[in-house]
Amino acid sequence: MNKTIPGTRHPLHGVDQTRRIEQTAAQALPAHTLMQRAGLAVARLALAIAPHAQRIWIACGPGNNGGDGLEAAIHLQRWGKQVVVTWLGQTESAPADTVAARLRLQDAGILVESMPSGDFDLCIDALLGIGSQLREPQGLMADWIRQINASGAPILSVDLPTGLHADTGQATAVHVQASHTLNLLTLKPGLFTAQGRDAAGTVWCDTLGLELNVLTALAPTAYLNAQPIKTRRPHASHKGSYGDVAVIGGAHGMTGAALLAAGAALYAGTGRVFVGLLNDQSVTVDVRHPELMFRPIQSLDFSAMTVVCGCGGGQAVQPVLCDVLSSPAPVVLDADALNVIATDNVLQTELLARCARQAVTVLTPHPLEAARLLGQTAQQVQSDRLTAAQTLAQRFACTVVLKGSGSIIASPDHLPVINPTGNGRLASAGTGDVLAGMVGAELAAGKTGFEAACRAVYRHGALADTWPPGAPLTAQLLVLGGCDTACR
Ligand SMILES: NC(=O)C1=CN([C@@H]2O[C@H](COP(=O)(O)OP(=O)(O)OC[C@H]3O[C@@H](n4cnc5c(N)ncnc54)[C@H](OP(=O)(O)O)[C@@H]3O)[C@@H](O)[C@H]2O)[C@@H](O)CC1
Ligand SMILES: [K+]
Repeated sequence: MNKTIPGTRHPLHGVDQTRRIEQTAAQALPAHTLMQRAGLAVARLALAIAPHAQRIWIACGPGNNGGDGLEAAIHLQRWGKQVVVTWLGQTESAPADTVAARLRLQDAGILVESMPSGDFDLCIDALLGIGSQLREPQGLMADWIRQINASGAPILSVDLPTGLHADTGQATAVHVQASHTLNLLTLKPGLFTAQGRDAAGTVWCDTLGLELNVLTALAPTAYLNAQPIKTRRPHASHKGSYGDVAVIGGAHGMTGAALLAAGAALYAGTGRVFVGLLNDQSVTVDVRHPELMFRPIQSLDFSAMTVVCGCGGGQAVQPVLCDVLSSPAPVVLDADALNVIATDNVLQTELLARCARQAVTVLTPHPLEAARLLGQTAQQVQSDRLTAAQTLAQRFACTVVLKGSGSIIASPDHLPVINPTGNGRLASAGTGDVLAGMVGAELAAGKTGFEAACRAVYRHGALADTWPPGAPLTAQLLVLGGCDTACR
């Protein structure tokens, strides 16, 4: 059993692949073996996270997730714990593995209680796993979820926090808020995006003794984003070695957005950073960042630089977009550039044509911007973030960063990646502009669109994760903090 190691490119498998892996594995093993191993793994982790727990409530659901809980109870009782088992299943209708577990529980002399009573030192949530449907839990199931969450005890969820969907990270309104989740066989994507990160707590995985070839026979659904490798800057290098970035944005009243993106590109190591403001160009210097060079947009040579376009662009960005999209420059399109493209078929055609010219493009939408581009609602995007990001990447033949909890990086040529870094402290104005600038810096340094997006998104989130607790985190501070990670 392993804790997921931050920064490792773990493969993630959705429900379909997990079931196929399970079938292959089960065929090669004596009946009920996988569930028995799952129960043992749950019991072991329970002991590890709450070694002194005496009273343990194991809430078991009607399917095989519940069966895992019944198996775990047998071990925990054997190890001297007082187990309180509640079960929503029925012997007549439960799956075969679970019926076998129920009989073994009976043989071990453990009674199934109708209701949990008293206080607990640990709650084990074995109500629903990968068979969970996104219908709102009712009756006892809902009551027990609420009781588990209100118990004040550590909560160990078996395979998934009950109510969370394994593929999408969407959760029912009533769902378990686990302190630990033990994934069985495979890591599930839903734990790392949308509501998954808040519901799952610390994520563990036990592959139930399966051989690597069984686990790797199927391509995963996605990967977790890996920590980028730092690249050393040779002594014999100069500013030209790290490229030029031009930030186009900062319409009236939104100059700060362009400056944040430009500052982020600068601190992330770009050789030279230009700023083309869409307002009246009254700003000619940023005294905090005198390295930035302000230029009229029409004087910028897009063929020789990376362009970050749209940060605070308003509608004023529209006339510039055609030139940006028709240029061979690697381009990052953010915020208002995306909003304008969403309503302009000509620009959409230009955007799509870039791929045929092998011009690199990275889109960095938040869910609402992605929804506008897809002709959907933000809620639809959030209900399946992986699919939304992949659809967008296919539609415009480019790399997409769908921002939000567990940002998704998708491209037509790669399996999608879910980013594990970042936290709620990034939910403030301007942090998206900073990310766009960081992606631009990676492109200017010669990375592909997908690599640039993966590297920048990881670093952007990692900055927030390592931010001193209690210290304010604003977009501007994030730009300055970026200098710590800019050694490449
Ligand atoms: N895969 C593996 O390799 C291994 C899997 N193992 C374990 O098996 C788990 C998967 O088991 P599973 O397929 O029986 O599904 P599970 O999550 O128990 O739920 C199904 C039941 O719940 C019900 N139900 C669904 N949604 C509901 C809702 N919202 N509210 C209320 N009820 C709802 C549903 O009813 P239905 O929708 O059919 O009416 C059905 O009765 C997996 O997560 C892992 O823990 C390990 O033992 C070994 C290796
Ligand atoms: K569960």
